[in-house]
Amino acid sequence: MLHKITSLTVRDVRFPTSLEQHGSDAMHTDPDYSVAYVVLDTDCGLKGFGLTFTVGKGTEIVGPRERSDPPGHRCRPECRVGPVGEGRGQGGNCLLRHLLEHMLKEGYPAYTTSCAWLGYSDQLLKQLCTDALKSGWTKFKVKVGADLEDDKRRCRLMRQMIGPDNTLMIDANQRWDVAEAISWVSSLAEFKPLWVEEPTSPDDILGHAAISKALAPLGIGVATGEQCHNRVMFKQFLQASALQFVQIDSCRLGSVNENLAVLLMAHKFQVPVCPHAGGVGLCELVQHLILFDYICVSGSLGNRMCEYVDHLHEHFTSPVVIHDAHYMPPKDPGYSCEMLESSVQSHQYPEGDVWTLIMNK
Ligand SMILES: C[C@H](O)[C@@H](O)[C@@H](O)[C@H](O)C(=O)O
Ligand SMILES: [Mg+2]
Repeated sequence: MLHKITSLTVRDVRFPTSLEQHGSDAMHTDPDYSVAYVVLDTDCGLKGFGLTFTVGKGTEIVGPRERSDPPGHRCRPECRVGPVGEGRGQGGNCLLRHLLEHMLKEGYPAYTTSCAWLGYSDQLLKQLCTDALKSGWTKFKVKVGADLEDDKRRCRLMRQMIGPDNTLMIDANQRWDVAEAISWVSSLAEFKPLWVEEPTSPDDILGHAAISKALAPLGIGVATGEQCHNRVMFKQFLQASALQFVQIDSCRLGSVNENLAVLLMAHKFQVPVCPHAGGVGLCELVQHLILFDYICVSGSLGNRMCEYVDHLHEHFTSPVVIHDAHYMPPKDPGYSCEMLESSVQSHQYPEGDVWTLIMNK
């Protein structure tokens, strides 16, 4: 029986993360983590929830689009995916079961970004690293790109805190041009980062290829994708050997299907997928995609990990569960993006309590 969507609401929900510099980087110095939050009502009582992440003002752009886009606009017909795993033989089923059991027991490996936002003091960075190491974290990302001497000091501090064997990544959030990226990252090579993320304009595929080529002898890969908006861009990044780590973003790519296309292409090129997450709800969403990647596409954890950022999970009805620096598979049905109504109301912009209080200060 067909059911009808009876209403669609879009709400502008913002969290004042800039007050404590959470989420800050070389490009976004004062982000307020936010979402355009969509709820669909139907004539049978079912509800649908969806969100897209922005750093504040961006919600004014995506909010109206969510309201007015015809459904076909984002989900192009050729993106449709058939039932996965259909027609597999017994061997396939055993393998799937084994991979699923592995996930249920161990979870999917994660790294943390929330120790080293650009606006954090050295003291806070040290404290957060100490806490994270105690909770089992072994992979850490640090923001760079505003000032080279500052970066050297912070990377040195990070290395001292995490030791030589744990993994360090650096993220420049598009701050440099190609030549600058190569020389800046070469100066940070002594800290042995696994990757440099978004070294330059996220649309500059050949620029990323040049950076990848120059940094390969230093053992530093290029990671990008959080601003990559469709599968064709990813195809060209892969074809040009312009990245060594694919960072899909559950909201930047339009629809789950577009994300699946990228997972399949990355597998074909044998490039690991290490999704971008954090923001508001991105960890909740992307955990489904990494499980799909492991169980149905790559079957491998080699060089793979998913970003984790430790903010704002308490506003979701089914927040992610992290155990020993691993994402544990979600047990509730759905795509984990329903928010608590009380959180939505108090953070709605600009009329929610949280914002009226800030504005009247
Ligand atoms: C503004 C945001 O916090 C970004 O800095 C963040 O998404 C980042 O690039 C990341 O890789 O987590
Ligand atoms: Mg990033």
